[in-house]
Amino acid sequence: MSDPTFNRSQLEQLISRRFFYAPAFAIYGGVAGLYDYGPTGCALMNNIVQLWRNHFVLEEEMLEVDTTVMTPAEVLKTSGHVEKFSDWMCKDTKNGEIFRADHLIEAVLEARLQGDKEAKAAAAGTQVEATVTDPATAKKATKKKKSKVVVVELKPEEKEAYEEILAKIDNYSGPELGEIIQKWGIKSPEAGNDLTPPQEFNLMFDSSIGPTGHLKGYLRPETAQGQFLNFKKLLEFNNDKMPFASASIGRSFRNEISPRSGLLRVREFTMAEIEHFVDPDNKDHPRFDEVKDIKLNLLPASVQLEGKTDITVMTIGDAVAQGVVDNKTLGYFLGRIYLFLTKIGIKTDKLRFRQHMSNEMAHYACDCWDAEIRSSYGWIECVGCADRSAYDLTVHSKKTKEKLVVREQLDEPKVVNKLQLEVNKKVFGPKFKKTAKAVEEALIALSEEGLQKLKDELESSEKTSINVEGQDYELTKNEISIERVTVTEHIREYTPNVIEPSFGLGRILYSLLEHAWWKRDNDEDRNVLSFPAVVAPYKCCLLPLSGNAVFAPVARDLSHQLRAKNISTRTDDSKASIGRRYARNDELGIPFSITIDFQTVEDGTVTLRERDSTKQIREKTEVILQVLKELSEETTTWEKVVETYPAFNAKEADEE
Ligand SMILES: Nc1ncnc2c1ncn2[C@@H]1O[C@H](COP(=O)(O)OP(=O)(O)OP(=O)(O)O)[C@@H](O)[C@H]1O
Repeated sequence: MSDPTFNRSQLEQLISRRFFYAPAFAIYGGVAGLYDYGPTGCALMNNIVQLWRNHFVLEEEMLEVDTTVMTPAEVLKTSGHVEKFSDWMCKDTKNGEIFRADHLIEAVLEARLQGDKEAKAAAAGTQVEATVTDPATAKKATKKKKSKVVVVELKPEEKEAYEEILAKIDNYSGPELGEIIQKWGIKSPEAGNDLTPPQEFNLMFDSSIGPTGHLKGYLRPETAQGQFLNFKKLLEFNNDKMPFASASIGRSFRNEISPRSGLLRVREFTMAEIEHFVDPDNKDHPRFDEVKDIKLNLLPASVQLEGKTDITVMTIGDAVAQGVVDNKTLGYFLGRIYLFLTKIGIKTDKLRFRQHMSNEMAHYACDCWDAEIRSSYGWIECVGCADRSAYDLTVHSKKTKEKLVVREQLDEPKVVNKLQLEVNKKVFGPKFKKTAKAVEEALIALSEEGLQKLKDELESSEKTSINVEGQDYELTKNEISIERVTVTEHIREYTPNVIEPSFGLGRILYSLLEHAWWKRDNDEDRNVLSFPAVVAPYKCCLLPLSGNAVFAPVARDLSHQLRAKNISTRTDDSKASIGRRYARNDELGIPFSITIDFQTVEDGTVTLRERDSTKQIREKTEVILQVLKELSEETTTWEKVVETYPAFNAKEADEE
């Protein structure tokens, strides 16, 4: 259940009033799914990014890269995005309105379940809590335009079926979504018209590179590919040592079908991604013990497949030991993601890790968990964490013939029995002419099983063939021989597997705004955003008591000292009362305020007010600056500060 007192439109007004972000191109009417960040939003985002860098890149000595957004089509064909990076959409058959099929089903069924609850509550003469359903979507999901949902009691089997569909919503194929739409009479929500069967829609924005228009390109839909393509250089940079991780922070683009949830679904957004390259035969992590006792809210695939959404609370150590999470490296990253999100202020009871079901997971992945954050929009994936196996490096290597492997000196030489391919160059070249190189490379790239198949065919029918870019090339014993040999190997060569935590920073920022927001004394007009100091857009607000000229030089001097200590500060010397200015800066989430008053001019003391408690201390400026430095870097807490310095309540000041 969501908090029934939560009023999203009030939060949205605050976001707009304090310019955290706003629809882009607004004076031209705006474009769905595109947003601009204002000064507070930029500062908040920059702090999240900086913390992400400290928490992951610096802490783990990751290798950061900044790769291009514009990507040649060939790369994204190889990675599978051109063929498969799509969602299912359906159209209103009469007015042409477009919906993302799974989202439409979700909104309609959630609204029907809510209607059922309301009908039952009305019959029993009781009240019902609001659901998490976005009121705007729910409204659209009903034919009755004015009420939030259609209040109808459902048959028990309908209710059960809807709950099961919702638990498995991410696991359906397009045709399955089409069957659900048919079976449960789902129509275009506002107009009530029939819908077309779901069709695939590729989410990439295409473009062309250069003036000829011959080189097709796409805006990248993720930063990952740039990291895979630089694997060889990165491994070399890392002195060929494994395991290691690369990281990248940058913009990605997705032409979302119908973006309607603010920052949660946009067409251009900042991603922060890690590609951790690991030995497929050893997915342990040297720092696993540091996270093994962290308890996570887990929603395993097996539970969802039963049509349920019950959470299991488990330590990471147990989850890996019991095989719920596939391996220690994946478990390690789930722990690190949890630590990062809670550090920036995401509430632990609104954070869960949901495992992908089999259809939902990419065919090459062996396990995948999403960190989902609860907001008024429901549970939303904010970080994906997948074990992508060796897929990406293998496909790029196959396509480019560049070896993307690790070569490791073995401590003990190993005697192995394997198939060896010999190419008879004298006849091979003349036979295949211009394609000889490509055919030879395809043969060299074959796995042991691939070679065995060719050998068997050569032995049984004197000929075999290999397919290169859609064309079959016949081979006989004249051109190639494949023999089983015993060799002593000193080097082990393997393609690393990749564990990929992938963060959408806009979704995290919005969720944080919801989690941080509350109203002081339940007063409609007293909004507070309780950001932790480390991410707060500004750490300190500098407030001269009034416009009296005696305060100006003190404020200038203090502001200079704050800058010198790297404490981001906003000076608010407007004419509003001090209480009103406190309230205004609470809305910006500024955790501390320094007030300069007449006593400051006399004895060099200032007051320091803490946002959430509104308590103050008064000390010499040097002391306050030092305390503030520690508070803003979170090396101390306000609770500790008030144990050392006498605090008094600032309530009266607030109401001045
Ligand atoms: N349209 C979007 N707007 C904002 N953030 C997004 C969007 N699409 C993806 N992200 C972010 O990027 C992260 C990694 O992307 P990923 O490809 O795993 O998402 P996804 O599974 O396609 O998301 P969804 O199923 O919600 O469309 C997500 O966890 C999310 O935080």
